[in-house]
Amino acid sequence: MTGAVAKPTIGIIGTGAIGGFYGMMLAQAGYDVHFLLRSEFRAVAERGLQLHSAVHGALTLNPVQAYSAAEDMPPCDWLLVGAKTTSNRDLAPAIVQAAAPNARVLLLQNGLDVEDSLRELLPDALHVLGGLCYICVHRQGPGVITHQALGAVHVGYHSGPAADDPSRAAIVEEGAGLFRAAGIDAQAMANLHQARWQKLVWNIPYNGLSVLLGASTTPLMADADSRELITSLMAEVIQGATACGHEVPAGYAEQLLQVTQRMPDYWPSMYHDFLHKRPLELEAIYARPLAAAKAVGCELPRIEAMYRSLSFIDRRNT
Ligand SMILES: NC(=O)C1=CN([C@@H]2O[C@H](COP(=O)(O)OP(=O)(O)OC[C@H]3O[C@@H](n4cnc5c(N)ncnc54)[C@H](OP(=O)(O)O)[C@@H]3O)[C@@H](O)[C@H]2O)C=CC1
Ligand SMILES: CC(C)(CO)C(=O)C(=O)O
Repeated sequence: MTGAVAKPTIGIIGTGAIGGFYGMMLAQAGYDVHFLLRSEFRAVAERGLQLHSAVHGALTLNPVQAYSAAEDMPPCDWLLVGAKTTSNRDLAPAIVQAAAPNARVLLLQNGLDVEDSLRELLPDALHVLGGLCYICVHRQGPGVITHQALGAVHVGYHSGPAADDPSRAAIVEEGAGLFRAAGIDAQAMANLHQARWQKLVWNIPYNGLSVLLGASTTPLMADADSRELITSLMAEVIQGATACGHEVPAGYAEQLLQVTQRMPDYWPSMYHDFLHKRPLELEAIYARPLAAAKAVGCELPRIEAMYRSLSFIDRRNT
């Protein structure tokens, strides 16, 4: 007996930019990682996954433990959901199928309350967690992922059998620990709601403006009018978060502007969805924060106008 603890088996549900990037990093760190794919299954089964990373260099994973059906996957201790929030309800059967008893299901997604619609379709024994990914990554082609910058993951507990704070905290730490073991900066978040609101301070302005103005971060930051829009939208998100009882650290918006200014030119994931005529994550990123703020008497008129404009575009695009 060596006393060594076996590494958990990890399943990636939705191997796109996020699922592919974090799955590859975990596989490279020695984890047993199984990837569920849909349209790119054949390409990845034949040619593997490739990562072109400005941070980690070029990586190839070949062969890949790739699956086109969850029934073929082994029971996984951790399931990382990397699909868009628009497919969460549809993914429940695959998650149930691939989950080991007491598995931890971590949604690596943007937006507010994205766990709720999935949670009600999952067995009580499964732990559901949320993860906020601070990263610039996109799919360049089937099984080919480009990573431009950053990479940190903030993990928080949503719901499940861990009834008290110490056991929840231990599971969140376990999740953050997976990423750290793979060389990725990860933080445990005491309050998932607060963490989700905080991430929206970036996503609400930039995701939507990239579609509405057809512009990536560098021109959005360079132009006085779009920059004014960004800062006023950020202020509204913070107003909504505060009204809902979530404190955003002082100076946070300014810090995000500086980070964005230093980032390479970046098209947010919503723009890629628009370009490929996929549904936009409007419910998660706009409708739910607006509804939550409205429920406590807080109107967010700029975000509301943005949401209605994006809804119009989305209906005509898909
Ligand atoms: N990209 C980024 O830099 C960041 C993204 N995020 C968030 O991360 C989440 C994921 O985004 P991203 O990785 O960019 O999205 P992608 O579109 O790159 O990836 C989504 C993947 O999920 C797959 N998928 C969807 N439904 C199923 C299904 N039923 N079965 C199997 N696979 C499925 C898609 O397959 P198919 O090709 O068949 O559609 C695709 O491979 C989003 O919530 C986004 O907002 C957060 C921070 C940064
Ligand atoms: C660009 C970045 C890093 C902003 O936090 C991001 O995580 C996103 O696109 O959602």
